[in-house]
Amino acid sequence: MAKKVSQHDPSAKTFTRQEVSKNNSEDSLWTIIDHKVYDLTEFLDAHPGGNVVLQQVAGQDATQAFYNLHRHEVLQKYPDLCIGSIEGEKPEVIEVRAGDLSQVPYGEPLWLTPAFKSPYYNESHRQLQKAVREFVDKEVYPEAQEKELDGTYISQELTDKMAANNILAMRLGPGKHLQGRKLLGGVKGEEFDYFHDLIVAQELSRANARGFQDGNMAGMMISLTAVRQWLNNNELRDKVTEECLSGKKFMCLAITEAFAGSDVAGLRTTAEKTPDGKHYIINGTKKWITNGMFADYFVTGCKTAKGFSVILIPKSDNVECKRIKTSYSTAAATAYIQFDNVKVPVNHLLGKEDNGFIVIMSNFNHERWAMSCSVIRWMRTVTEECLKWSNQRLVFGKSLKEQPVIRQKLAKMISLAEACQAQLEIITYQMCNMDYGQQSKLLGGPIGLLKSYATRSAHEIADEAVNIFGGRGLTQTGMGKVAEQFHRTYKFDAILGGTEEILADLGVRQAFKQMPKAML
Ligand code: HEM
Repeated sequence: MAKKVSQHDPSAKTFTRQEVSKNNSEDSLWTIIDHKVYDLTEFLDAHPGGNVVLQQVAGQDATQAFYNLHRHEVLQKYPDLCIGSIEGEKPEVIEVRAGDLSQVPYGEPLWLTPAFKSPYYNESHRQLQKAVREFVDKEVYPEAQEKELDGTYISQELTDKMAANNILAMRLGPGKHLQGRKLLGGVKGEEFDYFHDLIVAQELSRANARGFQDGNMAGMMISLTAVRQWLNNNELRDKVTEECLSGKKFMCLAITEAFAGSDVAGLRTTAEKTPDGKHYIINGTKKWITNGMFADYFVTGCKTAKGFSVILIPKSDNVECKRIKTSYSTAAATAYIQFDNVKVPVNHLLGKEDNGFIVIMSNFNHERWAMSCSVIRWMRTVTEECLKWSNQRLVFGKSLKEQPVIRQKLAKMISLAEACQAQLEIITYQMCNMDYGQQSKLLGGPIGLLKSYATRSAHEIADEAVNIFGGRGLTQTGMGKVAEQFHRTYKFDAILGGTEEILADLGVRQAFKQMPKAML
């Protein structure tokens, strides 16, 4: 089928401002935005802001009014309205293309800012960043935005693309599962370290869709790692790994219950051995299970004879999932789950029976660190949104950035985002230079403090961002939509994977454990 060709080539035609001014009625209504000419005659009835406002700027330059009310992406959505440009003038607003770095100061971490140096990142990291940025802009962002709004789950098509590009495999962090895999940007699986891991986490969160972000395999990320480390049956472990990393099956972590959250001693889901000792029979419920709605495997915390155990439960008719609506999108597939006499072979046990605590603890550091990567990137994005808005918004006849109170807010936001990124990078550097045992022993406290400081900072940034955007910061579409979403959802990072208070306390308790007899 022939491709539909636009009737005009906007870059080719030019008009004088005088010509434009003559098209000032509803029979022919033109306007100028950023030195380009738009014919809005046919758009009058379709314009979401109504026809009256367009008639008020008929034949005139509406650049200032337009950018006070719309995001630049609105123009990219309606390319056919543009019929040319003004003779001798050039557009000034930057057209951001897939893969581009932001040119806004502090819009990127310093290592991605030209002229700034970093000791942590090498060429391999830079190649991966470039390739993942382009993939996210082209493939993830459009679907993420759509799903965040309609609340449906990630598509199989996008999952397949992520699997084919080994993005699913990269989500687990460095390890044997990456050996022999060729990653985006030509990076070899063997090269992949925690800075590559940080890059993937931060770039993926640029899809600016917090519910979808968790719907995009957060469950697998925090459970398949445990399966790989602790499932005693190697054949089953490899089969499940392959199914999940190829995007054919989905996995989630099922620990929390309505009865108990972080205190696993209070869990009521039971796993009783059958008299022949070959199976477990599982009964109980789980709550707030991310990806539970579409999961094929549930890595589940259960009470066994003398303690707590973790068991891999495949989906069956005896596993019932109900959707939970939370403050972010149902695209996260958050579920309430009931296990009703579910029969599972004993070789589905992770680690040793009654010794499940160490199994769930083992992934906490990586999970909390990965959540810090994402929330810190979100803080930067929101800060960039505020910098842009303060630059373009006119109020009381002045640009917002001319108000000292706004500049104070921006200073605070920038400083918090930069401080958190710096803390993240120094901890990531330690992870790169410690084996698993050292990380478990030495980094639980620092990572706990990192996450709790990051989400406290996110709280401050979200608060300031909404005040800067005003009513737009409370509106789910339009200029303030990123600030609005962040303000509504940053708490997920403050609660999930260990609350702000528990993690801050962990950091201090660990410090006291190592306290010498130092006296004042
Ligand atoms: C190419 C030209 C234009 C297009 C494609 C366009 C498109 C849109 C869209 C999609 C919205 C919905 C809100 C959003 O997504 O941001 C909107 C809202 C609006 N537009 Fe336009 N628009 C154009 C020009 C203008 C101009 C020139 C004015 C007036 C000076 C204007 C005034 C408004 C107003 C007042 C709203 C409602 C804003 C709000 O709810 O805060 N638009 N427009």
